[in-house]
Amino acid sequence: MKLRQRIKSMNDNTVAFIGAGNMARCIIGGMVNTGYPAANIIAANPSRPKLDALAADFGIVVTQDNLLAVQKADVIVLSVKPQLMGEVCRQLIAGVPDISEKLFVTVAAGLPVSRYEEWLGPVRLMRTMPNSPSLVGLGVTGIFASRCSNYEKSFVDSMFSATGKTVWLDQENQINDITAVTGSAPAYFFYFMQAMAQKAELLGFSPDEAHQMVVQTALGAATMATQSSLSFADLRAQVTSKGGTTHEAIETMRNAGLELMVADAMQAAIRRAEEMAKTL
Ligand SMILES: NC(=O)C1=CN([C@@H]2O[C@H](COP(=O)(O)OP(=O)(O)OC[C@H]3O[C@@H](n4cnc5c(N)ncnc54)[C@H](O)[C@@H]3O)[C@@H](O)[C@H]2O)C=CC1
Ligand SMILES: O=C(O)[C@@H]1CCC=N1
Repeated sequence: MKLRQRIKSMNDNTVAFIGAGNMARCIIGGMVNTGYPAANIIAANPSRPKLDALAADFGIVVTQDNLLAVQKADVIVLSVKPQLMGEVCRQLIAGVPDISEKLFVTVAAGLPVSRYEEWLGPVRLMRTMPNSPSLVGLGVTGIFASRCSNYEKSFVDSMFSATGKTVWLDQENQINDITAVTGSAPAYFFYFMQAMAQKAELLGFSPDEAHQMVVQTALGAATMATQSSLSFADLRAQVTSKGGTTHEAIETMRNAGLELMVADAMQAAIRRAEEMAKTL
């Protein structure tokens, strides 16, 4: 119970990332850029290239040995794909005698606390659901805590606040909901932008022009939404002149069932997270 017994200053905790892929990189980048000591961050991954890039970019400690990373750490961030999580947890429980003293944080979709408890025993665990804009400090991370102290919760809150906003969840199943609302959602926006750029190219704009115009418009719209007190519907109404072009575009989307399609897509993401909870 190291984190609870020995109240360290937040930045003194050693944090090990098991799996040094996209999401680990986002969180590590946020932590280092907001002043977390790089010497207190370890990343473990089977292959070298991502480790070398993390060491070069952020000056953190890297290793190909998961057990070594975990032995040195107070906080373990499990950042492998859900399908590999069981294998990784079994390796840790077999190789690290004081595993129950560590605080676990997982970023994996789907897998419930009960599954980690089957693999690791009754550990202190936070399930989190970050999203990829964490890389640029504009992420949203949902967090659900099991068996954790207030100190541990504030530590993890500060870790993820370095990458954007945090949302604390009271019920574990809300993690699946937030996966649909924010975790997977950057891809929805990229898909919409892709579709717009494709049409812009069909209209004769170069790929570069199409890309720039779509990105700038998305950035402008998102920035307006952050700076305005108006609802999305009211912001949309401001663009939509009576009898004008936007009205025609929006009605075409509405008649094609856009709102139902988005709701169905989000429900499909939740359903998949629930399936993963049962099958992985
Ligand atoms: N990509 C995203 O936008 C989001 C991903 N997540 C979650 O983050 C987790 C990781 O996803 P990504 O970073 O996108 O995947 P990724 O594939 O980029 O990273 C996973 C890393 O784990 C490494 N790895 C594989 N086997 C390992 C082992 N036995 N020990 C240590 N490392 C091992 C891989 O080499 C890879 O570098 C997943 O569980 C996913 O559900 C959560 C929210 C958003
Ligand atoms: O697609 C996935 O399963 C993960 C979780 C949210 C974003 N990526």
